[in-house]
Amino acid sequence: MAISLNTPLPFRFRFLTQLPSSTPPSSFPLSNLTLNSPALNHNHVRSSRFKFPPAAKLPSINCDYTTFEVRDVSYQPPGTQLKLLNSVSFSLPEKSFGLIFGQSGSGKTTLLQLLAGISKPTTGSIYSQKYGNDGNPIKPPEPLSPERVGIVFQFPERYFLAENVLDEVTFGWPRQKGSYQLRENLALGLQRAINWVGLNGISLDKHPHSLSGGYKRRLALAIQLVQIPDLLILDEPLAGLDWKARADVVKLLKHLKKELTVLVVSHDLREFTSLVDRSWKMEMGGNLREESLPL
Ligand SMILES: Nc1ncnc2c1ncn2[C@@H]1O[C@H](COP(=O)(O)OP(=O)(O)OP(=O)(O)O)[C@@H](O)[C@H]1O
Repeated sequence: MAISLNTPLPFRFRFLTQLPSSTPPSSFPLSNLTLNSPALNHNHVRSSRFKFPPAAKLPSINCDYTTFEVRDVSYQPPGTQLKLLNSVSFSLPEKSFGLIFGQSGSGKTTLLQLLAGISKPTTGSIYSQKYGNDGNPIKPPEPLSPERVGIVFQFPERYFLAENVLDEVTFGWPRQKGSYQLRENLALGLQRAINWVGLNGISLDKHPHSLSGGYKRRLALAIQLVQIPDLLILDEPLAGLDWKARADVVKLLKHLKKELTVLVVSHDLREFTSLVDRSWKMEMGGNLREESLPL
């Protein structure tokens, strides 16, 4: 049996979250979801790219603010004498857009990998710091947890594995039955992410590789947005796209910037000019310094 937009809403929602039949109706506009969808039947987590437990986080509405801080971070890959990052420090306030540019091979991707917890700094620290209205810290610094960082790699579509859009987004979800709260959060997070990136107009049954270049990037973003990340990082988000898709992705990031803290590595400086709040240049040898975009 296929679930479509015509399926009664309570059933569609119950299907995704396996709720008891007494659960009140809820809107969940999934299309073409099938009961045999492998993403919903496996009993194990197939991927680590969706990390748990989720902590549903809504954007703060008080006057306190948080910054993401990188302090004196150096990185030497294990077993080498090579220093790829050399005492890198910078600070990015929440809900702002940071851009790192610089020559190929200077260490930009390496830095993003440290922020996402894929590698560990050899020295230095990466943390978030909460401040009060008066600009003074109101809590001790907290290490930036990799679970709270969303990363979209360069050419993310190369890593798509599933047969349809829905399975691609839910690929790393837990397969065992979770609590009602967990499943509800995931379902609502999925709906929000799909809407945010503008994928709501397309069938979730479509093969990810049949999407246009721009829509593939939207899908890659949606995967990271099911749980709202504290920090969203993107490596060369415009690479390989035509002018129309590039403009669409920039527009989407402009929209996301209102809700999220975004850090981008890119060579495409012109397109991002209107979004950038802070920018840094990575020099060869892994030296980072704050610098305006050279336009
Ligand atoms: N594990 C590693 N061991 C040794 N060298 C590495 C390792 N990882 C990356 N490098 C080297 O470190 C340098 C920095 O790589 P990185 O990918 O971070 O640069 P980049 O600035 O992102 O480049 P691009 O703009 O081309 O993506 C490169 O010379 C790369 O070959």
